[in-house]
Amino acid sequence: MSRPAGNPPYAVELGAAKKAVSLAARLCQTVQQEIVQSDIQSKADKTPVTVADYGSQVLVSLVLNMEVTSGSFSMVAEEDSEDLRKDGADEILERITDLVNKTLAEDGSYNILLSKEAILSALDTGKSEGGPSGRHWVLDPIDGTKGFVRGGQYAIALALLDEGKVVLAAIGCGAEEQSLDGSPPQKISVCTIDNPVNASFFESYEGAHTMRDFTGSVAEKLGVQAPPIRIDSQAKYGAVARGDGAIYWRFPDEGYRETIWDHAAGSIVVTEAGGVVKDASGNDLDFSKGRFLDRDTGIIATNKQLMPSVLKSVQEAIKEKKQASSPL
Ligand SMILES: Nc1ncnc2c1ncn2[C@@H]1O[C@H](COP(=O)(O)O)[C@@H](OP(=O)(O)O)[C@H]1O
Ligand SMILES: [Mg+2]
Ligand SMILES: [Mg+2]
Ligand SMILES: [Mg+2]
Repeated sequence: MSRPAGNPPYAVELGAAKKAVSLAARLCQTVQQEIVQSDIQSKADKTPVTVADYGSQVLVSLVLNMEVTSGSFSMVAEEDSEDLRKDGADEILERITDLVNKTLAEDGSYNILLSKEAILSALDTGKSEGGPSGRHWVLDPIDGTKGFVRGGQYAIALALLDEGKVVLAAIGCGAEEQSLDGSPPQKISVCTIDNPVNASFFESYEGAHTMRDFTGSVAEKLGVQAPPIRIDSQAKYGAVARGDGAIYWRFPDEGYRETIWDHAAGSIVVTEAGGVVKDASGNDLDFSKGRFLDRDTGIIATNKQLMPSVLKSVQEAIKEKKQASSPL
């Protein structure tokens, strides 16, 4: 959980965000334990989506709408109802509806039973375009769906944008257990390592999500000794924020467009823990441009001491890559 100090306090919104993520996490845990092939679908872009991605998005939308009653509601979220409205999708919609209603009944906070139509419209509350003005929730209902399906790491990542800036976030991580309610919140901080030789780095578990030959050459330039730690989802941001490792970097293939829900929550958790998040040119990430993130090649999260040398090595590696690929 993360919130900058000072005004405005966003107390109601933070409470709602924690509650929404906790409830969604419960649904995800249930599904992951007993996942079957029919729970997993393929989207138009060939990436996977599961009943838990949909169920999580419905629950988060519902809780935020119930708990935050002032102002209008806007949410930029990854999933929508399109595929569930197609012929042959009735069975999976039924399964999502049951999962959501069961999770709500077990929690007991809200005495409601959702119809299939209500599930579809709750999903579509996430279709907002976001942008630079007003408040927008940003949700990745399951970040790291591939990890989730594999029985590995995933995260539920929720953030609030206000006037184009991320002001609070709640991330629920799947593979490590940590109490969301009950135990008092603990302040976390990034590590204090200042020599890259002693730094370790996180990157995607999925080889297709980051260019490993490129990150390998950056690591070599920096003199990093430790092997990469490869995990799914924004848990990587969480791990850097807790000082479990020094750097998280991400260099997708050219042409891949990053979405804001993949980074909004994670990046504020790192900056609140004293770290910094930049693109490869050293610019801050800009969440005010709609559903996609406006950024130069790559994203780097680390502490303030290491960022200058990481950026220098990244820029050198980019230059070498360009030289190697340009015709003589
Ligand atoms: N070719 C690609 N390159 C980079 N990222 C990709 C990608 N295809 C999918 N992704 C994104 O990578 C996210 C997972 O991040 P990570 O690699 O850090 O685990 C996915 O989030 P979802 O699982 O929410 O779809 C998806 O948005
Ligand atoms: Mg994601
Ligand atoms: Mg997702
Ligand atoms: Mg996805």
